[in-house]
Amino acid sequence: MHPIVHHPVVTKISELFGNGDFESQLGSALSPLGPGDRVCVRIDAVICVTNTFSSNAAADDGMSLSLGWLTVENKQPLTITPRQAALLRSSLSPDSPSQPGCDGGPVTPQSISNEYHNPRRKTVSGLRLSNPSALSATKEKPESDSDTNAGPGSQPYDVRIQPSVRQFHSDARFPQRKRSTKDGSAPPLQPSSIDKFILGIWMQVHSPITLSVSFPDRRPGINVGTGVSREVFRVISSLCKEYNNQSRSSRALEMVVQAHWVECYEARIASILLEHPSCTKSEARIMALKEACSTLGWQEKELRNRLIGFNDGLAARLRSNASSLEVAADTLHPGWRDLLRIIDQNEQPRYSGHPHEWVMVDSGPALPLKNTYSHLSSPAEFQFEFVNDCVIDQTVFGAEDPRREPGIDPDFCQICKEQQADDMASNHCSCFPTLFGSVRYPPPVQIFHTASGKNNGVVARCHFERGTAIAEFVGFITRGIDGVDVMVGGNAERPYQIFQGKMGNFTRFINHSCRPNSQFQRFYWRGTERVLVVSRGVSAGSEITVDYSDLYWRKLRKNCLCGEPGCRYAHQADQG
Ligand SMILES: C[S@@+](CC[C@H](N)C(=O)[O-])C[C@H]1O[C@@H](n2cnc3c(N)ncnc32)[C@H](O)[C@@H]1O
Repeated sequence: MHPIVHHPVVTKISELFGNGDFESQLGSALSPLGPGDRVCVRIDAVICVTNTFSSNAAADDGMSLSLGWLTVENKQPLTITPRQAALLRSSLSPDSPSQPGCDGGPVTPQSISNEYHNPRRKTVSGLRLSNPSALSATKEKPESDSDTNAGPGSQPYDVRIQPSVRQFHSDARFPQRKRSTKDGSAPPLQPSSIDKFILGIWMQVHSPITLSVSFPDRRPGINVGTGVSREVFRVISSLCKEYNNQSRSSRALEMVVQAHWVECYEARIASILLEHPSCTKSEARIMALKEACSTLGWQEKELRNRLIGFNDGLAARLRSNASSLEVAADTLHPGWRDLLRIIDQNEQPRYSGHPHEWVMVDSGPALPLKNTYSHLSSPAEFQFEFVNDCVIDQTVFGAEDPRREPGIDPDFCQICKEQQADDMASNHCSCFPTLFGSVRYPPPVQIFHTASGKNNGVVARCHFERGTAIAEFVGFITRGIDGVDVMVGGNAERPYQIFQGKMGNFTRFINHSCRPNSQFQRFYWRGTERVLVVSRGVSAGSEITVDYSDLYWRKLRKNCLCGEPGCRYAHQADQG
């Protein structure tokens, strides 16, 4: 974390405003920078012309007074007042070489000068807490662990929100793409052939293909010369899609056969060793290779190259991934086992229902989700319905959607300013194409049983690049519930909570880490606030984690088990 986060003034301001999230928000905002990067933080007072705390109360009225700048020089926290800055400015000759401002360089007289004359207000606009004055006591509920999530469900309370509610934190800034490293540091590790092969399988499983082995028998009968109508174009497009599907099915089949081939190759080596007891293992390998090459028509070298990395360990890796792959394949492509006829295996599906109703365990078959909550005092209480979209509590909001922000034009993206439309043809916003304005595919993630004592968590099966959305935080949209985990959304005038105790999606199972690889992020889709889980760079096979925020941990009587060297809450329950 950048040392400016621990600047005594930052700590003081957070305390004064009772905003425990400020330091972690600042930390997240600075996460792309290293501890040695020179940074300054400008503290402004913005005068609001109304007496409310609405998000646009302070909007661009220009009444911004600068209090000063914070920086860290030679590990010493420094403060620079506007007066000092003015003195520095006046002592600066007009033709001093220009310096980068806060974004890139140290606080220099010039950078302060630029900032002073050209104030650019960067607002922090994550999901906000309600106006503190509007917070008042509602029914007190005993502190409960969200693992139970036996929350009170939806009761039509008032607008009031109890401040003791445990809240997830959402970041205000989108993850920045990493700066390229030109400093000769070691290149990132490349995945091995086995990793690539397994990744290929996961990508196939989570792609939208319909596995089938029959080829479509359709001839479009199009004469390009006489013109192509919309309908004819649709026919050729769907034919294209069908053949694409077929070719991807064939690729999936090829993978099934290849995986089986590797098993058979190892078994053949064992047989050769039995047939020729004087043979060494490497001689047996060469014999098996030669036999295969004579059938495949490949050069031995070619086959050997393809096998590099596969020889030792692919079969074992496939075996250890088998039940996870089967869960995904059985639940997403129920007909896939028919394909196993080609390798003489035609078993019945083992897993049915929603892909996330199964929990992957280190060894052995996956477990039904509800069985992993048997440690609860009343396990029967664990009920969770998987839904793709948020469900609005109509007893509270009627036909209104509280996420709708009236001040936002629903036709344009707040970030890229392009047109947003639910219809793919008219949509031009591609901020989060996998979630909005496009076909939705099942995200390549699974629920797994953690070894560290956090019960379940979420594992990524494919790589999520920094800045891409993994999923929307989906749950029951309500108001006024207390004592359970909720995400607070909206603003002081239109507060709402997203409660995942009884329904939602897999984001309900994402654990906290003090060094998270993802973050909660607000985004407007067609004028409606959505909370997303956005990647900061998640590699295939790693657990997806977010930072739950200080506010959350202060209410949780538990020690953090993230295991990170800089873990902030490892002993917090011990401290009472
Ligand atoms: C939203 S749930 C996450 C899924 C949860 N692990 C489960 O199995 O249902 C949040 C709860 O998970 C547990 N948890 C999450 N991250 C944790 C961490 N880093 N250390 C300890 N417990 C954690 C805490 O009990 C927390 O209240």
